[in-house]
Amino acid sequence: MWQVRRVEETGSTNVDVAELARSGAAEGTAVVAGYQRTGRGRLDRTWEAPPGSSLAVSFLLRPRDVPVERWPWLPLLVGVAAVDAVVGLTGVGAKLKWPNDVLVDERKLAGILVERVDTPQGAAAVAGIGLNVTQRRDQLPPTATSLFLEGAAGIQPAEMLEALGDRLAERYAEWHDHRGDPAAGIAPAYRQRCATLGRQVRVEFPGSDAAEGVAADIDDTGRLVLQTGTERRVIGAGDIVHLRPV
Ligand SMILES: O=C(O)CCCC[C@@H]1SC[C@@H]2NC(=O)N[C@@H]21
Repeated sequence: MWQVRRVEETGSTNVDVAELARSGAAEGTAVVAGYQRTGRGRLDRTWEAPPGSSLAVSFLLRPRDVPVERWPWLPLLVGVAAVDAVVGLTGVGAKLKWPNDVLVDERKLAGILVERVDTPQGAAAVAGIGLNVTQRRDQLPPTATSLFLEGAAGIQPAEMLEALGDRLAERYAEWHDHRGDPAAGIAPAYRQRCATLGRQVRVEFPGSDAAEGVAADIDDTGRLVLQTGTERRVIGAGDIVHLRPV
C-alpha cells in the first residue's frame, strides 16, 4: 500500500510527510531518508542517527472509517508492527515499552512518533519510525542498541523498511476494517508484546513530576493504568522506567 519516496537527506521525514499530506497526498505516501538532520522525537525531543546507519521513515495514514477517539491506538499499532518486523526479519527479541519504544533487553532499538495533521481532505496521521540498524556501540548512547549490536549484522535499512511496511500494512488494514475496535486484534496483540505490563514502574511526566506503581493494564484508549497502592491512575503520556517484575 506504500508509495515510498527516498531522499538522501532531510530535516525530518515526519515534517516532510505532513507537508505532503497538507498538499493532498494520498494515504500510503511515505518518505524514507538516508540522513535526518533534525529528527523529531516524542515529548518534544530530538532523534539523531549518523548518515546511512538507521531507518528513518514516515507513513501517511488517513483512517477515514475509524472514529477519531480510537486514533490514540495508532502509536501502539505502529509499535506492534515494528516489533513484528524486527522479530520476523532478524529473530532479535524485541518488546514494547509503553507506549511504543521498541526495546531489546531494556535498550532502545527504535522510537516511534505518530502525529496528527489537519489537511483539506480531513484529519490524517503521520507515523514516523526511527530504527537503529548498523550503528556501532560508540555511535549510540548506553541506553540504546542497534540490530548490528544485537547480532543481526547483515541487515540493511532497506530490508528493514520492506518488513516494516508489510507488517504495518497488515495491522493497519485489520484495524481499519474493524473501525478501530481495539478488541478486534490490536489490543491483545499489543498486550502480548508489551514488556511494561505487570512490572513495577516509575512514570516520569513532562515537567518534573513522577509516580511509581504497578503497570496494571492498558485501557480502551491505549492509556496505561497504573496501580499505586489502592488507587488506579490512568496515564496518557510520560516516560516509563522499568523497575522490577512483580
Ligand atoms: O522515541 C522517540 O522519541 C520517537 C522518535 C521517532 C523518530 C522518527 S525517525 C523518522 C520520523 N521522522 C522524525 O522526525 N521522527 C520520526
